[in-house]
Amino acid sequence: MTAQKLDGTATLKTIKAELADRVEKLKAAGVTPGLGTVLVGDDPGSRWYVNAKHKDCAEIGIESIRVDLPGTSTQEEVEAEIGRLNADPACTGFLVQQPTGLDEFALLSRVAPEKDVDGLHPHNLGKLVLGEDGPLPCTPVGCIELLRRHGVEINGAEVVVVGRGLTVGRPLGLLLTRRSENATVTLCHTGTRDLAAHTRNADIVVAAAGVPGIITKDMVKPGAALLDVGVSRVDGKIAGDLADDVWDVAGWVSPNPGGVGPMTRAMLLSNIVLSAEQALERL
Ligand SMILES: Nc1nc2c(c(=O)[nH]1)N[C@@H](CN(C=O)c1ccc(C(=O)N[C@@H](CCC(=O)O)C(=O)O)cc1)CN2
Repeated sequence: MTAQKLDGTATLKTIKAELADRVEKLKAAGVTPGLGTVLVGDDPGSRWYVNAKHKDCAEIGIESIRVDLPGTSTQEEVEAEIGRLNADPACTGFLVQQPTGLDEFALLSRVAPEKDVDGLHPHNLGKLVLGEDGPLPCTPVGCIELLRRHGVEINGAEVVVVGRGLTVGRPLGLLLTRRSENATVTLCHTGTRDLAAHTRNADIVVAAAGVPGIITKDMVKPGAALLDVGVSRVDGKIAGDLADDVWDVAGWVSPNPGGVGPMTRAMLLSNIVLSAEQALERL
């Protein structure tokens, strides 16, 4: 058996086309969505992500405000830029590209919650815990959207999430256990004694450990859906958490690259449009 591809690149394209219509309506109503980004330092990966985000925005008519700061920037300097973006009416939503090497919780806390298009502000994470509406973190909601748009059943599924990080594992557990998703979630991490015992029972595995090839064929239930969120660099190339042989057993696999990464960008665009629509309602 060869698994079917959970194609993030194609899904990003579809979502862009859907959002372009909403951007046009916003502009006609007098609000131009504008994405602000704060990039600290010159990490080539982070620069690539920020460039890609602005390119996506340009394609669907969203304006860009770019703040690129040297790696020597202090916490206070970055916080001052965040303050400027909070006050800038042309910037309807913004994010601080991670990692910054600074106190990221403090940086995130400075972002005005209504401009938090990453959905990572403590206020918005609190809303997620409470089940209230708010911007959702892009990678976790991108995983769910990728499954949905490929017809993978989430309702009632046994899901194993590998990794308990704040940007993926933890919020994903919260999202999947909402009534609207209705999955049963096991959150595995470095303290999990027998990872394979959990993954072998799972209908869906989301691997966000950042350990290349940690999920192998023998750990997968036949027909399961596997999402690869891990990003490591091996010999200059992206290496995901899924070993190549999982394609022989699984029913669905998200490739890496080409799976969850583009979905992170799609959900960012969706959050930008939503925050501009909410800004219009407040006018
Ligand atoms: N403020 C944030 N920082 C970071 C986030 C985030 O959601 N918000 N997530 C990651 C990086 N990230 C977005 O910023 C991101 C990761 C991957 C991709 C992507 O499209 N990847 C491509 C391959 C890219 C390559 O060749 O290097 C793919 O998977 O096909 C986009 C965005 C950490 N920081």
